[in-house]
Amino acid sequence: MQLVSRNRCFEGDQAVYTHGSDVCGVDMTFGIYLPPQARNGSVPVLWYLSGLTCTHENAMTKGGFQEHAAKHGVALVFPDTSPRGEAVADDEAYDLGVGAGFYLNATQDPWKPHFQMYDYVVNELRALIQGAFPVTENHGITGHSMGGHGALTIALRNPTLFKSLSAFSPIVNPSQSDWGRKQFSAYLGDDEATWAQHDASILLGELGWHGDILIDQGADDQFMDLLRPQAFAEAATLRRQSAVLRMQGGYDHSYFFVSSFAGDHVKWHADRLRTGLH
Ligand SMILES: N[C@@H](CCC(=O)N[C@@H](CSC=O)C(=O)NCC(=O)O)C(=O)O
Repeated sequence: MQLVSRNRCFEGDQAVYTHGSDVCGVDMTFGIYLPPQARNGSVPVLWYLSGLTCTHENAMTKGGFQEHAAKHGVALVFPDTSPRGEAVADDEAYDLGVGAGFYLNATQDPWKPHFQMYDYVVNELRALIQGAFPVTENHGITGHSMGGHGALTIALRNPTLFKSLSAFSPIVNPSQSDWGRKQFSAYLGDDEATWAQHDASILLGELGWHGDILIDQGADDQFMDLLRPQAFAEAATLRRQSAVLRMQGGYDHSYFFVSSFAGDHVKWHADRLRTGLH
């Protein structure tokens, strides 16, 4: 693991590292924020998964999470959204290939050799973070848009690894959306039965979640039709799942929206990760 940069931020440290990923078969980059409390002991971790076109950097520089993480004594991890490099397959569209890994393990060529973002986040990077930094085993997860899809699907499938869950304007029903169908067909193939484990609304109906879930959604989101929050609301209702879906009037899909509610989400996770309540 190699340190790329480190900057003091709200009395903690925002660092960026690269490391060789066995799972993705290329070097991967991630950001990690350690709050000041981490100098005196281990702290809980909040994972933030980013959306289409993002790197590890977008949320790290525009999300405004660090001030809240410092206040609540929570570390932040910002993974990349896909493998990158000359060896990695890509598509000219912004929503397939590089920057659009969808947090799944591709089973189809040409994506399969490197697009293994589910295993990368759940297994490889989580183990690396756990072993290399002063963090407890209390991990929460959130994300934005494609990253919200990643946060929801990863947590629902791994309830013992992730103790708290939230999302910002997540893609919640990708198997019925143009932000999902094209990508699942490319990465997973045309057998739609294999898509269900990557659809948060289907997973919620099947598995439920052991705690409560916070979702913030901009009411003026230009991508609302692709996100399909109504599908998750319906699944939560049918499942009688404890969840808070807040339609935030006047907000769009941008990081102006994410940063406006970053503090609420960090507190949501800190309250659950510190007390063990969820
Ligand atoms: N280029 C596309 C949409 C790109 C976009 O809005 N990306 C979002 C995430 S969308 C879902 O995953 C984002 O976070 N962009 C990075 C940023 O810093 O804002 C288009 O313009 O239609």
